[in-house]
Amino acid sequence: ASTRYNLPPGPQGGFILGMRRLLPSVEPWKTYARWSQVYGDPVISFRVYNRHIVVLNSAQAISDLLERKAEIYSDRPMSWMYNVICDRGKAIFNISSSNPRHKQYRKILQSGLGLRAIREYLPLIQQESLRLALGLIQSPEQLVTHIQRNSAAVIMKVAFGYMITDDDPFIKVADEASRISGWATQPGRWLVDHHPISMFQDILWKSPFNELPHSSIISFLAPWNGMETTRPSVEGKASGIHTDCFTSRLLSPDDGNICSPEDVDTIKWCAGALYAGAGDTTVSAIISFVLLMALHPEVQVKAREEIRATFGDLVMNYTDVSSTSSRARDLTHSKAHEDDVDLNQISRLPYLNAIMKEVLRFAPVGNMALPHRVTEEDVYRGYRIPKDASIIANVWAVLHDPSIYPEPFTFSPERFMPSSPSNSERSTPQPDSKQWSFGFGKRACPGINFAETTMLFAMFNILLRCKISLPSGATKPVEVEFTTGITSHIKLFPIVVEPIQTT
Ligand code: HEM
Repeated sequence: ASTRYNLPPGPQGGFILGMRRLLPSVEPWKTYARWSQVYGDPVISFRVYNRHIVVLNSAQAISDLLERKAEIYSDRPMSWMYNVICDRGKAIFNISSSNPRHKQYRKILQSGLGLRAIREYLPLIQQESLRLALGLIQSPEQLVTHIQRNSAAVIMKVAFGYMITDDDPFIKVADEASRISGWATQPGRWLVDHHPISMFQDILWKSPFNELPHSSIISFLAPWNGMETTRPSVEGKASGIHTDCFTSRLLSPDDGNICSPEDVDTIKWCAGALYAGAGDTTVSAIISFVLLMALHPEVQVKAREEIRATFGDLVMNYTDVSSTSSRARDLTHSKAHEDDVDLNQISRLPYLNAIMKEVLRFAPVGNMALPHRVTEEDVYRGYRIPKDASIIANVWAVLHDPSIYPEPFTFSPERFMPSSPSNSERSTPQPDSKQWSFGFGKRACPGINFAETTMLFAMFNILLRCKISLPSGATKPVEVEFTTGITSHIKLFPIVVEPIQTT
């Protein structure tokens, strides 16, 4: 009966290729938002080969479909190239929501990344964030490396009990995995995704293909191979080399149960997801944060005042990375000393939280989240949404919708504070941007609490120790530009980082 309805409006493209050659390669989210204006509807659609793509450009459409109808809108588009040829079909990001493993994965990650688990990681997260701030002071030109190191140090210790070294290959590998994933999953990139029979053509014709599956899988699961903690280890425990971490706890549960090969495989993909999920996302957000602070000294001053007003001189006790490193080394058992700062309090600072929400809004990490797939034909506002269509949530469009966020291109954490001057017309803060930043329905990001905590701690330590500014004598105003990819961040520009005198 739904064939009576038209598809949502949108550009037509060619007879065979559809929009394949007309898809934007730079900041596609902006083009999709523009098409939505041109075609006069927040929901638009187009075709790439034989696949329908539906883009949701409004908050209402996203919550009506991806949240309220999550039962049918939570699958992932099938990618032959990625899932079958690259053997990524079992990865948490790609697995079908109808596969029983999907539920298992999410259960494991929810307990491993839940608030209780995170409380145990706080000393490690604080330690590594302090190291990040000190690194920025020493060599601000290595901004990205310091931030990647911070993310890798925390997640590798949490997931595998592994302490990274300064030039550890794992620092870069997640970035590489994300770059390859972005490239491999671009809509219409591989003919084989749309016509499986053409698999052989792709194999023969696309030269980069030869490198793709190998490097992609290696980076994603790299940490698993060769780690002591990935041995199902009655063995490990007995030998004294056992390290308490996410992986070892699952592989050697306290009840003494032995994992089946199937369980081990499930745990392997979960550990890989921690590494891949955390790899480039928090990194992108913290890069954007540092660059935005260089442009907004007034925000830095206000945030520092909040920190000082809350903690006084107490926070200054954390001056020396080496003095606290032994505690951090044994992260899962360490507790902050009574005379230390209450680490839980860092996550509750209102202005610090407002800055984080504004960074995630102004410079979204995932401008289009990850694509979903609808598993049944549906009708929405008189439009036909065909079974198996790929559904893209245009998160960027929502986070820059002036009816939700007035003056959306202005960076202003105050919009998330109650009754501040810039918020005078609204008595309540603007809606929390996090509800859009971390995805939807049954695929919503399981790392949200972990991501928030790592971001807040990094921001806290950077604001406390570093004064970030533009080089003096810079003549041109900085034009804020963004990278394009599954994850995005503000493109680098020169900054100056000076230590803040603490005495
Ligand atoms: C600022 C940081 C982060 C942002 C903005 C972010 C955002 C997202 C988004 C938009 C999705 C797709 C949701 C959807 O399809 O609707 C996602 C999925 C996912 N994220 Fe995150 N994420 C972040 C950090 C993390 C961290 C730290 C981890 C793990 C430690 C993680 C693990 C995952 C996993 C495993 C998925 C796949 C879920 C599934 O397909 O079922 N993320 N994330």
